[in-house]
Amino acid sequence: MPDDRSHLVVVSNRLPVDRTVGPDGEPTWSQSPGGLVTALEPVMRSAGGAWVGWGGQPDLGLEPFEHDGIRIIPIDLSESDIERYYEGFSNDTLWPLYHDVIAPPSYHRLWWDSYLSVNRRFADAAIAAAAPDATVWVQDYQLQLVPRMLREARPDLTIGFFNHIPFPAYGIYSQLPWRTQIIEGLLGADVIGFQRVADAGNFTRAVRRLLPYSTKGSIVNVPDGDGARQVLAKAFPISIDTAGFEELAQRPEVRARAEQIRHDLGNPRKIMLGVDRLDYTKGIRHRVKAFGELLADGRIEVGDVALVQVASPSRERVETYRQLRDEVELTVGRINGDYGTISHQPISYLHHGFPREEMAALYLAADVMLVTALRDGMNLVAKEYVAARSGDLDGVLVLSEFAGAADELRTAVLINPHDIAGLKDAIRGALDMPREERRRRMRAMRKRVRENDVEHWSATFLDALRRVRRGDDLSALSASGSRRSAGQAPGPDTAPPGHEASGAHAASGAHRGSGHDEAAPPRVDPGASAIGAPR
Ligand SMILES: Nc1ncnc2c1ncn2[C@@H]1O[C@H](COP(=O)(O)OP(=O)(O)O[C@H]2O[C@H](CO)[C@@H](O)[C@H](O)[C@H]2O)[C@@H](O)[C@H]1O
Ligand SMILES: O=P(O)(O)OC[C@H](O)CO
Repeated sequence: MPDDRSHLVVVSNRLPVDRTVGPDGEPTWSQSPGGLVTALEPVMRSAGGAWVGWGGQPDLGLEPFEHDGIRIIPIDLSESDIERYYEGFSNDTLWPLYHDVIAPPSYHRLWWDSYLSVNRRFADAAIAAAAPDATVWVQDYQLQLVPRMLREARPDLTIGFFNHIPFPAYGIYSQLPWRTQIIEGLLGADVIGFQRVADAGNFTRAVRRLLPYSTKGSIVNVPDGDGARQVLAKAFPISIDTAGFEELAQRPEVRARAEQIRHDLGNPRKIMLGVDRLDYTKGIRHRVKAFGELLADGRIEVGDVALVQVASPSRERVETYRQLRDEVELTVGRINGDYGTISHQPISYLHHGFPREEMAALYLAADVMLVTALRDGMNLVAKEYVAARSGDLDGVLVLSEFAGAADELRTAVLINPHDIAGLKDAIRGALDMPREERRRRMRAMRKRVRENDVEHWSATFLDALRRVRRGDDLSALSASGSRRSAGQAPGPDTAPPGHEASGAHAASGAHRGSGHDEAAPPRVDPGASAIGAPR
């Protein structure tokens, strides 16, 4: 019997393909938009790779199938799994906790039980799909228990994990009733990747607080039989398919569409753009509030400046997301009602997903891109904007210092979204920025996004896994920086106070309890909305 097991298995909550049912009732699959699959597709194809994930709908009952040279292994989730594992523990416990409790996390034992059992299901599927000595790469916060489950069942595997969202300071992380189990789950991996140096530092600090393991720089020494194995916990900042996005933005039809968008908006002198999943981490309300105040103050005029806010639907059954949608739509409606004219709406609000071509046209049409996240692992929108503007070297990126992208895009206009007065001044400054300064800033960002594209990200991560498999001493990797950090401008790590990386640190290994001394102050404002509305 032929062995159809794979030498490279990727495990992520969602599959890299989307299912649509045609008018004839027949389902078809198409590649999901997004950099991860683009980056991994060639290596997956050449390795005869397999991808384990959920098909996005309950109880699909699908058998594994082949799509574009990748073996797709669907995981079934029931309605109850979706409610408890996905909407509950992943997106109402871990998501707010890991984003600095911008919204209060909910802790429910039933949700944890479901997280455990669904993680087990993903792990079992990966175990069955992996050839002897294969590499398994697990993605993101929904599956943090999978690395240990894999190691226990299959010590022959080389295991990677990448966390796409922040890893919080210990004082926040320590709220989690299952904090030790999660750390132990992650330490099943050989390489644990984070977006920022600060996230990796927060993780190793949590290890030292919770477990009697020593760490040195990015290396955690995990007891293994009579000895110890080294786990590398390090920043691998993710990026985009830069060349693909640049090419898209050069297409004549995309450029024509950008012109059409400007025309349809009434040819305002300046267009500002926000593009986000409708998520409370993205700072949409802060941005809209600043814009509304600039109108009220007479510092911008309707018809002269327009704001386009694209907010794609997300996690719509989770209460904090419903509440956010109501708040954003109420505020947008009020601003348009107060300042709109028959011919001009100050804010064009679009609650849909768009094809990549339309996204590129929007980026080309926007004079100022507003990324005002309160906390974001990376923020790919910021990088897409830079790639789209690499041809004309125009446009101004206003970027939150709380987004991982701020570590790399140092010549963006960096802002603190909590400081509404500062944000207003930054927006006004961006609108008035001279052409030469726009070019200078954009050129530096283009260099960074070209050097550090998603292909570089995946190659660097997979190379680290290869070195583990070869048995290399990981200390060299621990010390080496990515191209990004090697060339990074001097200055703070951009981790805001309370989120700094620890740098090299050797711990004695004693269990240190659960002190809260390194916590950032929680951002919940009990006097305001439950999800921390700006005042
Ligand atoms: N209306 C719309 N129509 C079509 N496409 C749309 C859209 N709105 C957004 N998108 C696309 O969706 C992607 C969003 O990526 P982000 O990095 O901004 O956030 P997200 O929180 O989903 O990702 C998580 O993973 C990424 C990758 O690791 C991290 O950068 C991030 O911090 C973490 O929260 C971008 O490629 C963007 O173009
Ligand atoms: O729509 P979700 O819940 O799968 O989340 C998408 C985000 O990119 C998760 O990092």
